[in-house]
Amino acid sequence: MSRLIFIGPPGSGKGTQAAELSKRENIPHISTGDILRNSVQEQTKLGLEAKSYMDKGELVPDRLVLDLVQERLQQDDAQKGWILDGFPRNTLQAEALQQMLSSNNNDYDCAIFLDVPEEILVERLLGRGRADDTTETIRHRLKVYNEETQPLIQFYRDGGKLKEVKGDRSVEQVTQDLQGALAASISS
Ligand SMILES: Nc1ncnc2c1ncn2[C@@H]1O[C@H](COP(=O)(O)OP(=O)(O)OP(=O)(O)O)[C@@H](O)[C@H]1O
Ligand SMILES: Nc1ncnc2c1ncn2[C@@H]1O[C@H](COP(=O)(O)O)[C@@H](O)[C@H]1O
Repeated sequence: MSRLIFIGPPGSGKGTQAAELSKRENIPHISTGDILRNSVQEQTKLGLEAKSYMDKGELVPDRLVLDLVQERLQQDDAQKGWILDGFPRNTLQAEALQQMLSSNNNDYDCAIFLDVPEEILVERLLGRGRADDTTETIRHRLKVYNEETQPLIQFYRDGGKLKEVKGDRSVEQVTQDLQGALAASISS
């Protein structure tokens, strides 16, 4: 399992689990949110364009995100595998990823959906306290997730490589369930 896609609402634990798996599997954890936040901090052209969308909890325009992902997947450390966290975020991005991969004769191995009830997400995000973790922005990010990203669960289910993991347990329990789900998909 070396090309993995994490899907889940804000606060479902994608970043937490992807970081752990990245260490264990020695493959890069590619978080579009982290890359965009670094760009904002460094005031690059990308960061300056992305900031107003991120502050409001809107999706950054697809063309910006697709360029950054394409570039990132071409880097040396991503040739043996990767874990995508926060991308794709809508159907256009999911289809563009398929094209990027197939043009290199590649494919993803598994998409993982971390399922967590909304009231737990809000509590976790308010506790995390990132700049976009305010009550109003969280509500908006959840709305954007439900409208734009949630349909990808069916997209990946149709692809036959979706694993659903309950994310409303301890970090350690989720890690263990995830390991089990990935091991089962290798042996099946
Ligand atoms: N299983 C868990 N139980 C309790 N808290 C958790 C769990 N997993 C993650 N958290 C905490 O919840 C918060 C959100 O987790 P994380 O940043 O991994 O989510 P995310 O899905 O990457 O969110 P986003 O999409 O907003 O970046 C963090 O403060 C993290 O420490
Ligand atoms: N794939 C993405 N498409 C559009 N916008 C994105 C994408 N990934 C991240 N963003 C923007 O960054 C913030 C934070 O993302 P997290 O994944 O929650 O760290 C998000 O609200 C978008 O504005």
